[in-house]
Amino acid sequence: MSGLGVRTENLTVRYSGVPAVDGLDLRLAPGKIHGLLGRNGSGKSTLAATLAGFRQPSDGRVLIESDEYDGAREPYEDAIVTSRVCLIRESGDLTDSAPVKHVLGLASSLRPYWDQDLAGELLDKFEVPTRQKVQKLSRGKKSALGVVLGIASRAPLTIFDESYLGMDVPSRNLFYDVLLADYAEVPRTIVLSTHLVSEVSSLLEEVVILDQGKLVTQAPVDSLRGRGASIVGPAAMVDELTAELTVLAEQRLGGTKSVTVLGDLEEAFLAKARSAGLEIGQVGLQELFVHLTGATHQKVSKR
Ligand SMILES: Nc1ncnc2c1ncn2[C@@H]1O[C@H](COP(=O)(O)OP(=O)(O)OP(=O)(O)O)[C@@H](O)[C@H]1O
Repeated sequence: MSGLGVRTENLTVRYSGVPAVDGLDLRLAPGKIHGLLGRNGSGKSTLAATLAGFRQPSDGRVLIESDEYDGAREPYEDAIVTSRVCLIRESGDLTDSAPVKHVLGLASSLRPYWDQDLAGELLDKFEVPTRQKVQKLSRGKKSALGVVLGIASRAPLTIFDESYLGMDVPSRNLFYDVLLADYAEVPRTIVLSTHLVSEVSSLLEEVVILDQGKLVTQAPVDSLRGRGASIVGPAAMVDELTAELTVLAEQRLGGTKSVTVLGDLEEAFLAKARSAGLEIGQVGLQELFVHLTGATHQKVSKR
């Protein structure tokens, strides 16, 4: 199993006529970890629910591709596809009055690739009490239960829709570690929907960035990082060399300045900067995300 591929064609989802997802043409390659990034209200949850077949497109379509069923199928009301797609949402979608172990039993009966031993191991790691009713779990433990269900389902397409936000930082770090370890063992298509870009950036291979329901960009993380650079060195020299560039952010400490710039930097520029003793580094995904989704329009300057 290497995971399901996803394609959307002009995908549009409206609520009372207002588009939450607006004409998306996407392609998620199978077997990779994709980040679905966007600010609050950008349409991430709506897209995630539509990819998982929980919601019907208003226009356009979603196609889930697999060698297993030889072609592409639309997920909405398709039991074959939906048994292979696991969506974990922060709301949990769990039966509150049932004990945790009952929820696990249900998952094992619905999920064709379910791994019971893995589920037990992960519940121990996240310290989720299995005899307790779901409604009595703390928010963090409920999130952890969702994460355990998502990983142990080993679904060929697994989507975590901000499902780990209720967890504290050590638990979220544990989630990233166990997800990566299990993905290395059983590669599949994973989508992490989040606005905690800096936390997940090291996990991601590809990112989709949404803004107001529209696609801002879809690209491999490395190529996105190549769209900018950080430049550090003596302030006067940094100012001189970056005068014509779009500056996303800058910081000054004494005579040293660090700026983050956008755009492909030419070899001649890089050579000049290095010979002037400036340090050139990669730009953080978080900074690019903030810029691409327009959150810092005031901060961006073209000097
Ligand atoms: N059930 C609904 N009924 C009406 N409007 C909705 C519904 N669900 C979402 N919306 C609207 O659709 C838009 C996209 O919302 P969505 O929840 O998909 O975004 P999101 O990126 O997941 O946001 P967040 O990060 O805040 O969870 C928002 O304007 C939201 O108000």
